[in-house]
Amino acid sequence: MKLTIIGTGYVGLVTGTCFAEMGNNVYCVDNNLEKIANLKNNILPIYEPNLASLVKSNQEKGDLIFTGDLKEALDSSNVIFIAVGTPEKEDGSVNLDYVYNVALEIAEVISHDSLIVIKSTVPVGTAFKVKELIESNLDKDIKIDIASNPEFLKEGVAIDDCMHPDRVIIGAQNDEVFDTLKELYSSFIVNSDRFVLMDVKSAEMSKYVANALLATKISFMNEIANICEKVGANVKNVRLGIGSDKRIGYDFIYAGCGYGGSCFPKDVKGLINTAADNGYEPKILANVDEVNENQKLVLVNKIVDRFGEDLSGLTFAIWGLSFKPQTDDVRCAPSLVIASEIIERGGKIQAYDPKATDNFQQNFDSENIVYENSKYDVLNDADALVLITEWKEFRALDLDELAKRLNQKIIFDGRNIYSPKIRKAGFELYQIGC
Ligand SMILES: NC(=O)C1=CN([C@@H]2O[C@H](COP(=O)(O)OP(=O)(O)OC[C@H]3O[C@@H](n4cnc5c(N)ncnc54)[C@H](O)[C@@H]3O)[C@@H](O)[C@H]2O)C=CC1
Ligand SMILES: O=C(O)[C@H]1O[C@H](OP(=O)(O)OP(=O)(O)OC[C@H]2O[C@@H](n3ccc(=O)[nH]c3=O)[C@H](O)[C@@H]2O)[C@H](O)[C@@H](O)[C@@H]1O
Repeated sequence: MKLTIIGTGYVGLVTGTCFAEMGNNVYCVDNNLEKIANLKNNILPIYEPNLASLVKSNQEKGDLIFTGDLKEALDSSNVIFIAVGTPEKEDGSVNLDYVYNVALEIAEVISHDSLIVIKSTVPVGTAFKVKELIESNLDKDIKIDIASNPEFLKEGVAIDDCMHPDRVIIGAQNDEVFDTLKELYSSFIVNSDRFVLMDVKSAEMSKYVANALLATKISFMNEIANICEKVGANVKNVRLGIGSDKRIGYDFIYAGCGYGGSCFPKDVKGLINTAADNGYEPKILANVDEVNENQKLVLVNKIVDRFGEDLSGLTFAIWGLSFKPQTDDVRCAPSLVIASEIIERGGKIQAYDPKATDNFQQNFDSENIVYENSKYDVLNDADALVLITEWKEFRALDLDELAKRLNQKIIFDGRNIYSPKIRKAGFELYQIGC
């Protein structure tokens, strides 16, 4: 098939590349021309495992074309995906400016009947507004079909999620559209049960509900972790105890120092906002967000309990700045809150992340933080190690190296990855809910 993906960020670049890998001819369009120029030279704007080699090979075979020229792309495509950002506004509502601007740009240059597919996460009703906006700005007689096809990939494992989706949700208004999108996705999906076909509004809603439910599971478990601490139970054991019930499952009930990322925080607030706009005040969702904001402070509270409110004269080694392992994304990362709280109390920070240091530096302005290129260098003369993101390279601890480099044998483990046995080697270990 001949496709255009508008927006070459985490979602657009990954899905466009995966479609090209399956033999489709894909134009990836972005209005950030520097990004496009770099991509043409196989320089990627993001770190995502295995993506670089796929981009290179698909450009070489001519199936993946990066361009800033929307007309060139649309002239050669029948199916157009919109995958631009839908960030949070200050009041928590969803900023749809990028989506609506794309709709106007499409209306200006489109030259033949096309299917427009909304892949960005958008509030219920947005797809129909996009269709209206395009149609009302067209000066030619062109048929526009609209579909909602939300994306469920996770950063860090995005290629795998895209190539082997649990399900593909398609919201559309006629069989022709369902058939076109089913044909497109059939190269990823061997089992037809994985297609979930529905009306457009329900598809848009499903995306928010999936993210809100996953966020709810995490906040629920973080709340339980905080209760576990009060009563002397261990949340890791509790997870095993409840996860074995198939109705509950083991996934997304890991307690920690809060969820981050570009989607859970904004999508929970986006859904709250949509509900409010329609005269409903959600109670559970509001607390999911509040629990998460407080959870980002749990490690800081433990640091203060151990060292006192005034952290001046102390240095903290941070391992992990990205919002989760295997990505360079720091959007809404707990590390941003934890680092700023430590510095506000007079502490200094030495930080290391395998991939996210540059992005973190661009989002965090302080003279009291230095960045190192190795997980061991940050430990030198630090008073404690603070583990925020559980990259694999942090899992196996070299206790001798830690003891040699740290001033004090103290570890704050924000993801509960270390064994309490390290206490036998004289380390103080603080975890979440254990
Ligand atoms: N990041 C993720 O893991 C996931 C994101 N989503 C959703 O997908 C959407 C996109 O998210 P990301 O890829 O993370 O965003 P992003 O911010 O990484 O990328 C968006 C891209 O769109 C481009 N853009 C903006 N306006 C444009 C225009 N008029 N013409 C051409 N390009 C334009 C930007 O330059 C940028 O490269 C959002 O709605 C998000 O909620 C859904 C599932 C996963
Ligand atoms: O809409 C989106 O953008 C995407 O949002 C999430 O994906 P992502 O944000 O990439 O990463 P997750 O693996 O879901 O992790 C999100 C956050 O939750 C935290 N988390 C996750 C699981 C858990 O048990 N506990 C926990 O604290 C992670 O550390 C991370 O900060 C969803 O998992 C994807 O399905 C969805 O497509």
